[in-house]
Amino acid sequence: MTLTIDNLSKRYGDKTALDGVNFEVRPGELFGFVGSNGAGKTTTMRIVLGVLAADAGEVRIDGRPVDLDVRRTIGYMPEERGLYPKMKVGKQLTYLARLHGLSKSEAHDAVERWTERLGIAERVGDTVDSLSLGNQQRVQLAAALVHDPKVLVLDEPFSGLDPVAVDVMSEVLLQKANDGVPVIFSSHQLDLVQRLCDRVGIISAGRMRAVGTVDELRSGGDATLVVHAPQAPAGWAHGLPGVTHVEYDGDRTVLTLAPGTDDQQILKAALETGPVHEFSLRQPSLTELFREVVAA
Ligand SMILES: Nc1ncnc2c1ncn2[C@@H]1O[C@H](COP(=O)(O)OP(=O)(O)OP(=O)(O)O)[C@@H](O)[C@H]1O
Repeated sequence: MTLTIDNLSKRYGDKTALDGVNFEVRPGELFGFVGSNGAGKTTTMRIVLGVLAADAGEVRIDGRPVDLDVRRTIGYMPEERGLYPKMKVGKQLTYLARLHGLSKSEAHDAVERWTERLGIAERVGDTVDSLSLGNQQRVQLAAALVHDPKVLVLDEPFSGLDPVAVDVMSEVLLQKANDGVPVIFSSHQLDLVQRLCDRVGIISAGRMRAVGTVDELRSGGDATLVVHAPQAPAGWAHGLPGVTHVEYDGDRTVLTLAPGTDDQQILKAALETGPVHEFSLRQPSLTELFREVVAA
């Protein structure tokens, strides 16, 4: 299935939360949705689920607008979580599975499978509010998964998890994506997003500023080049094509390169000054890119 977000706009009073947001999440793709606080991630996800109406634009799954029937095929982990605190874990998950149309025995099997997989099988008889926050989050993930969703939409599923829980969550999301499910999740943990996601979308002030694979985004940002050419005179790199900034770190020259700069031209210029002992190009990390994109 493909999830298409087509030109969504949303205002709250005179505040524009979304301003023509477009992107798609493809079958089998793990899509990281990143942006500063208040950028519009939760608003977008709520509109995908149909719990909030857009002022303009449309959400489609495999080309079909999201109506009640389609909505039942989505697994959703809301930011505000929304489990019943006093209900027992097993009962709650079974109830949610039944609500999505599973038979009694299917619901039972699904709850058993997912609580086992997520490491909360021993807690099915406990009430949700007696669990640690991390375990409540695992239950929340189980709630998004018990009905075998065809699309997964998760609002900050990693926030507050310990490293082991992060690994469990990561594995489950990767597994769902491998099964062909489009998975979108929001996160402020950009190292995690960079490591896990096939593609990333960066939203800022209600507009998508960049969408692509991490490599595509990184090659579209400024790169840093460190050159150790000890005999090079000061200023040797000034004015070379694509060099936007030059700094010195002892003997080394640290250059900022515009996207698409031919580094071999720079190597040639460096060699003309004498020996070159180090020449290392570093693409920006997702965190650096994020700062660049959001500041622009
Ligand atoms: N119910 C509401 N009434 C008024 N304004 C709202 C409402 N919900 C969200 N907003 C505003 O809409 C904008 C987008 O908010 P949204 O919650 O979608 O951001 P977000 O990217 O999910 O942020 P965060 O990372 O902090 O969760 C923000 O400026 C927010 O203050």
